[in-house]
Amino acid sequence: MTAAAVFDQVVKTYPTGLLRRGGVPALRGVSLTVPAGQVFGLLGPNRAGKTTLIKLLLSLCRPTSGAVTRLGAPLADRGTLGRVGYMHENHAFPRYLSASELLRFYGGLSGAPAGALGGRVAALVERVGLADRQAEPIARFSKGMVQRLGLAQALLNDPDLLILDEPTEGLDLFGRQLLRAVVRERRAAGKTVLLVSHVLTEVQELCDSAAVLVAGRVAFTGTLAELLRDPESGAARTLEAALQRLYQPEAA
Ligand SMILES: Nc1ncnc2c1ncn2[C@@H]1O[C@H](COP(=O)(O)OP(=O)(O)OP(=O)(O)O)[C@@H](O)[C@H]1O
Repeated sequence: MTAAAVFDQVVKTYPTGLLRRGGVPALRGVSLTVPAGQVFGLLGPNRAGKTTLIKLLLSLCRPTSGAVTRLGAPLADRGTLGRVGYMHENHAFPRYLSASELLRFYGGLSGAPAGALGGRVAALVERVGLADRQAEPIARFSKGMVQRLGLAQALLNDPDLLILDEPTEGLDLFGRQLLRAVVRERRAAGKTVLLVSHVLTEVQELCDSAAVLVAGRVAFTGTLAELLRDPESGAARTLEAALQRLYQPEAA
């Protein structure tokens, strides 16, 4: 398989109004490919449509028109959802559960065999640095600890496609180092990571390729090296300069 996800002319309009006749256009004909085995950055200013694109990949909504392929199959094939992991910036886990209880619960939901689950949970709490706190209720966790738990939850099924939505929000220096290490491990294992982030150093350090969405359209898609090259002069540019140009083409 060469693509973890393919978006082909995808339009998504959210219906609005009492009779649902109005509509908010979120994606306006998006075509892009997330190559398998890479770290792929999804960038764009607020309201660009990044979350909508992720919701489509997670089968949380359907395209108004166009087609999406997830891990080689159309979205309607729900079987591929079990091979996706998802970590987002604001987890709201049941606060009365302990970290290991929560992971066993989610692991059970994801269909992991009960025999293998204990070992997997133990390895994951160790990997995210929560082994010594795994028996405590989540209510006592700091935001960074909840983020670490969110990462462990997203890795439970050893996903072929890991979606990280602003994953370093709330993480301290060590948490950020951990996240970067995990992303590199996934790539080394041949897995795909889709990273949504506004932290440019992180994007530059981790991503092999990227797409930039602006107002529901693809403003750029290609390798990071291509993104960092000025298309007119061919000279190297910073990621910030590249994005500034793409986000506000009229001001460039
Ligand atoms: N459920 C919804 N109903 C109506 N409009 C929506 C809904 N979800 C998103 N939108 C609109 O769709 C557009 C794209 O939103 P989306 O959340 O996908 O962007 P985003 O790039 O993730 O933004 P941000 O960086 O601010 O999180 C925005 O105009 C937003 O207001």
